[in-house]
Amino acid sequence: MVEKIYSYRNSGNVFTKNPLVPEYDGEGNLLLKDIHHFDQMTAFNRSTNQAERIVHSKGSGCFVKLKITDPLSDITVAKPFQNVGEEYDGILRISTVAGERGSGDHSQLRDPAGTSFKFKTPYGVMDWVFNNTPIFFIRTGGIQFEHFIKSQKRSHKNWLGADYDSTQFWDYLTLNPESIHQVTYLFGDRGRPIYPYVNAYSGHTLKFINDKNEVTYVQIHVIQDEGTKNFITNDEIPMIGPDSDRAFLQQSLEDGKKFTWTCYVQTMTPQQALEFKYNVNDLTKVWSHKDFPLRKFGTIETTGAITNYFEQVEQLAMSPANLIMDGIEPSNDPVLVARLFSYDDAHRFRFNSPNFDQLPINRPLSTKCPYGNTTNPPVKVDHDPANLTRDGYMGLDYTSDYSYIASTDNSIKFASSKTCPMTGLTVPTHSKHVGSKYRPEVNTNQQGLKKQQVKDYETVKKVDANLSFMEGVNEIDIEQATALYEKVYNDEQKERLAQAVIGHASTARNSTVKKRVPQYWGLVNKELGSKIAEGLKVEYEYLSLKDYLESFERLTDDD
Ligand code: HEM
Repeated sequence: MVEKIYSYRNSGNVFTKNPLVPEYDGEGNLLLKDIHHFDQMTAFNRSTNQAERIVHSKGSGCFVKLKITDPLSDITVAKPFQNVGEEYDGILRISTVAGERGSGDHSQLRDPAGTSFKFKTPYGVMDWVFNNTPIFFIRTGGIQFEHFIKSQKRSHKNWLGADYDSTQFWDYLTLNPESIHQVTYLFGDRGRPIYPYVNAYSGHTLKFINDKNEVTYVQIHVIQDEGTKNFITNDEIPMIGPDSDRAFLQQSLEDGKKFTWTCYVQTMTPQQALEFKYNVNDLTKVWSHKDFPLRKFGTIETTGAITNYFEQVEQLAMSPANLIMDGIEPSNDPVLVARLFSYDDAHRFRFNSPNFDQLPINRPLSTKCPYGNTTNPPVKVDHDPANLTRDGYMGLDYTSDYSYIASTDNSIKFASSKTCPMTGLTVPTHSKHVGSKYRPEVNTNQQGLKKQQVKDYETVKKVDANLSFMEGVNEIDIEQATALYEKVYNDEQKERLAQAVIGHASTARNSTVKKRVPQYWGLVNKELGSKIAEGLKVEYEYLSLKDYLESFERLTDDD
């Protein structure tokens, strides 16, 4: 009979050996057979955990629940949105974008807040990988993303961040003026939010499809019920160090506080999208709430603090592709399309395995238990997910018996329905992948087949095909930034924005870049440009957008 268990290995076998005393021979030589000693040292060497996310590395999390209050069944057949009262457990991860895993939270920085949700529904895993701003800096896709992100991170020249050297931060933004709407948002008070007083926006447009094959263009908004709070105007929350936001979130939840959000969609018909002043595929624009009112569909509330950071937050693998399902298609926004590929690719690298989605925090409800139940009380899942990839490092759950599907009807189907011996619940299996049927005639226009079934296809096609914003910048790209500055910000907020820009850009080490900063802000508002020039002690000449774009000089060597 074992009196005290000192140590154990992952095998779960019992050892009574003192874990702090290594095994040694009679002459004091440590022994190769001391498996605990090896375990300890090898685990330590690998305990830097997995690689950091290349962006959004610093994140904090908590558990949440999404409740559908007002179904969207008239605009989509997507299963998670059909039934009033359905609830999905999930996790929220709030992150900074540019900093490393050990860098400061938002109270220390000017950076958007990544606000991503992973919901486990009976119909599969649904991720909302959103930001706290409804717009973004870029709009032509993954091809712009690395340039932009690298300009916001440490300088490759001296490895200093923008606090000490903001040259590349401002060089990139001022040379890409389509960023200006997002930057006007970022240097407003909301640019330094406090967790979890943040909103979350899809930013991108999605295409919802209903049972009549009608398309609705949709953006999702998740609005904090207590309003957003920020470090600038809220001194009741102590923000004192790099982990202040994370500490505040964790402590509040451990103290029993609940945070809540309301979820809405903004919608457009294809005809409205076609006639829209801006382009629904352009991520730098918002849709007016007056013309496209918010329609409520759900609520989110926090359900608890995290209890294991690595397992629950670090190992999360969010993917915009997990929002795409029957009834929800991506729009042709090039940034969204690039993201559909990028995240899973990043995960395969970050986890050094294609099987990251089998980790407990990432996998669908029904694969944790072969009988389809993960929670207590058990959740009834809609179907047994069939994973069609095989093997690889960390592979655990392959829920079908066969690794192939046939291009014609399969004689061998996926595993038949199983009944859980503990609960008696039956999990229907995936039966969709049954291959294709005999095609009586060759249709050379295969590509368009599915789309042509869509109602109002000609209009949808015109909306989807319009990516005219990809080249060049126009006055239309500045006016929402001007409206935000002039009509939304009050005088105090305007003054704070100017001072925030002056403080930030004062570390730019290149005179050409520094001089360009007020000209960039002059595009938003002439007087704002002049004030920023005064603060930066540089000459200022107001330039129209056309003159601004034609004025660029190459960098001088004085940096
Ligand atoms: C072409 C543009 C973009 C690319 C290529 C891109 C790529 C990435 C990558 C590679 C990651 C790290 C994934 C990981 O290792 O887990 C990431 C994280 C993230 N991105 Fe993006 N991103 C883009 C634009 C955006 C936009 C527009 C938003 C918001 C609307 C956004 C929100 C987020 C969030 C919230 C995370 C953190 C997810 C988490 O909590 O784990 N990204 N992005």
